[in-house]
Amino acid sequence: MTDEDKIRGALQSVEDPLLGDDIESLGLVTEIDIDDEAETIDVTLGLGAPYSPSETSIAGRVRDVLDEYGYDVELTASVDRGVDPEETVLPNVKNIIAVASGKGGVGKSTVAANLAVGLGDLGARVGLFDADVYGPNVPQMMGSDDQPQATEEEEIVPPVVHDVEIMSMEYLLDESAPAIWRGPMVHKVLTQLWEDVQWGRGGNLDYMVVDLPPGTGDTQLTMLQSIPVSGAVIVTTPQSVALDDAERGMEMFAEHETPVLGIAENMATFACPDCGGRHDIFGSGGGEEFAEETDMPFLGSIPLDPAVRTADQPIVLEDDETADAVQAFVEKAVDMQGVVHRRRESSS
Ligand SMILES: Nc1ncnc2c1ncn2[C@@H]1O[C@H](COP(=O)(O)OP(=O)(O)OP(=O)(O)O)[C@@H](O)[C@H]1O
Repeated sequence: MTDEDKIRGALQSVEDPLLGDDIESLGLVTEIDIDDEAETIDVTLGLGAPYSPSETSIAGRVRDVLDEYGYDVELTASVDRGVDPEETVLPNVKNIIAVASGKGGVGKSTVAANLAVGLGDLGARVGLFDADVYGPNVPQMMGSDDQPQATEEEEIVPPVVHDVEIMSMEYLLDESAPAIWRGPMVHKVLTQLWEDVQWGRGGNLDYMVVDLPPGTGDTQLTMLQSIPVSGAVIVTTPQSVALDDAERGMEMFAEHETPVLGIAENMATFACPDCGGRHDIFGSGGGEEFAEETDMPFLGSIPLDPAVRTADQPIVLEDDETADAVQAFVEKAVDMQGVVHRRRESSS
């Protein structure tokens, strides 16, 4: 015989590694269902970022603790995402992570593509949406010429590259359309892309990574208004100009009440392919200082490495120091998405 109080007591030994308290005290053990006859314990946890290192570790610890009861343990993760499934355009997508930058050319698309592939590598089901109307380049970055297919029911099936489902404005935009026409097209094209695409191969997606157009104009706002973004990553480079732009990006998300997961610094240290050395051309620590000043998590620094552009696949899949830096960024970003969900759950 066992009872709920005993289990709740035992779960007080499971710490949330990022929130600094145990999961029971944080209110993250939302439901416990014990069946003594069938010898099963079903536990619902307030976790929202599948495959994030912290949530994987919490679930593992919960299993360890419950193991001693000798019952079959079933864990379910469920959080209030603050969106009504009836009303959202993407009911089958658990998290939408937008990747933004204050200005162009800082490596936003590169970071978005690697974030998507890195999340897939952790085990998640991932989609990558290239919403950069002004320079859609995600298919090329992912090394894919595949085009979307259509089903008999006239649904669009996205190509799958490195286990990530991708959709891009590139598939729909008339390349000869002047850039000035593209902004107004966004809303229409976006709505169609969300609604008519068969994401998740008919099931769910754990993450949709959205590569936003650079800057903080109307197009970006339209995008934020039409999809429930669960977290934003801001990409910057170490130069102070880029940092000013990043600040504007943060203001845009704040105005829209979109949680910012943190700041990623790209092209910081130069990884020299000839001498194998690492050089801080623009100085070091700029992104981290900026994150500190603005009270944002620092998600990591990605070196300026020619291999990022020349490798046959997104760099995160390679086996070198730059790939490790990118993977560390992916893990930190998804951990922060988990923090956003667990904080909300804990305070509700
Ligand atoms: N860490 C890096 N090391 C080396 N090259 C990089 C790195 N990050 C990005 N690049 C290269 O820089 C160029 C610009 O990157 P990317 O297209 O990702 O930028 P962006 O911010 O999305 O630009 P835009 O949105 O203006 O099109 C690409 O050729 C890309 O391969």
